Amino acid sequence: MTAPTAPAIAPAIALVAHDARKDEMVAFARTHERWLSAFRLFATGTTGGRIQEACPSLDITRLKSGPLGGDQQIGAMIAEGRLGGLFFFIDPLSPMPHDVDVKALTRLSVVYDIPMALNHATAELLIRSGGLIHSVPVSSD
Ligand SMILES: O=C(CO)COP(=O)(O)O
Repeated sequence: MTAPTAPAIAPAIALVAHDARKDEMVAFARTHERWLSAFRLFATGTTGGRIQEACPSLDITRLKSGPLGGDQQIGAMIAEGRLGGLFFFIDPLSPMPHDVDVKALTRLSVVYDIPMALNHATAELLIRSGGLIHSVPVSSD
């Protein structure tokens, strides 16, 4: 069996966190800044701004804020085969005006069998698994 070859363009993953989980997402991104830098990074608006501020070395494409369509933009990327992993730190204790969008995004990750971490513990395991970097599709834009 031959070893997987590194993709020519960094594979793409998305980072999203609800407000109650943003500090945790920022800490996670700081801890794994180097690992994250191997990917093309996408994030919803506010999450992306927070991570970018804390991790200036990362090049993050910021989409719209979640309640304004950012979750749907990420869902569309998954449906188009442009995203290979989702780190989505959700807040299960607060009502969300865009709850249907959150559900749609997690649903599409399941439909397309995208590795998805919905909390910090799973995110750490996903990174430690070492499988993500070679399994994700290459973003074409
Ligand atoms: O609401 C979100 C995910 O559902 C995240 O959006 P922001 O990163 O813009 O806060």
